[in-house]
Amino acid sequence: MKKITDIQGSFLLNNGVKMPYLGLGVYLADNDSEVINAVQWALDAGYRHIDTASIYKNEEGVGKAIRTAAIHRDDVFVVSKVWNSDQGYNSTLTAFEETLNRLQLDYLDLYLIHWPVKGKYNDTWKALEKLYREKRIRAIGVSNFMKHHLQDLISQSEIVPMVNQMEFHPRLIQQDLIDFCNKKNIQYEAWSPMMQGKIFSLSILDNLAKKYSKTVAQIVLRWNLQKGVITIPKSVKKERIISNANLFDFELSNEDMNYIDTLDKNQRIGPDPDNFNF
Ligand SMILES: NC(=O)C1=CN([C@@H]2O[C@H](COP(=O)(O)OP(=O)(O)OC[C@H]3O[C@@H](n4cnc5c(N)ncnc54)[C@H](OP(=O)(O)O)[C@@H]3O)[C@@H](O)[C@H]2O)C=CC1
Ligand SMILES: O=C1CO[C@H](CO)[C@@H](O)[C@@H]1O
Repeated sequence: MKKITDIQGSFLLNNGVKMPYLGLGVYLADNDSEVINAVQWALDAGYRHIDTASIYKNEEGVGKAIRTAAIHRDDVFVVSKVWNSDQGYNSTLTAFEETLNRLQLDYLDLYLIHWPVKGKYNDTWKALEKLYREKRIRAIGVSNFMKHHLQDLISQSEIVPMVNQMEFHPRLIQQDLIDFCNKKNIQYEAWSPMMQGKIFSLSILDNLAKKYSKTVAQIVLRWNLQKGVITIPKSVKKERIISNANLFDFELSNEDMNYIDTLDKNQRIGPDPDNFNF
């Protein structure tokens, strides 16, 4: 098991950059007091990693909260993503500048290709490689890339992605893809780790929550970390933001880790990367 120590602990990416293994997701948080408060509460609670995207339309609010926080910019790991309609070499370079402009920051910690748009993602990647070499971004990666997308990308590029952000929760594990990423030294990261709230209607996790005196969210998020998967639970509620990060005073046994693994049904709540249409 990778070492999981505290809220500000991190996993090491293939370029030596440390990425905090717990972050705050902000999909569906409004670009006003909602996202500003959420990010501020998270930073106050000790989170040091925020996951946004241009398509979330809240980069301004995220940037404002980070710039006004009582912590140094270098101590927060900021992630954004290039949206599908901006893919291609020149349009990605422009989209990146627009993202930085909305965030009002002068670099990103991680920039991801949001989805593997056919015929575009290899050129998009070349733009990310250029920005990375110019030190505008500390790490570059992809999201929603299946094994064949990664193989294709790697075969045509100089830099192996540092991260692959995928839908991941007890109903969708994709262990073959995780194994492939581990083999290639690509850090696996979970989106919708709580199935966008649907995890709470699965009573199968209630017994584990009782056994460890933790919430179902904490059990699932701790399972992410013990599997070596970075996780970015979203909430805009202060109590939940605090409680979702309370993961460092217990450890799931191997037996309970294996039990959660058995809940996999290869069941998506989001689009299939091989068949999306945005
Ligand atoms: N790369 C990609 O394609 C994608 C990336 N993402 C990223 O991943 C992040 C997380 O995924 P997301 O889809 O938001 O879903 P999550 O699995 O994080 O679930 C978020 C939902 O759960 C609720 N919730 C949060 N904590 C609790 C709790 N302790 N008890 C009960 N309910 C809770 C939230 O409501 P409330 O806010 O009211 O607390 C919200 O409705 C996103 O925000 C985004 O940053 C997401 C989708 C796709
Ligand atoms: O990050 C995201 C949030 O959810 C959206 C709707 O499913 C996706 O398009 C996107 O990948």
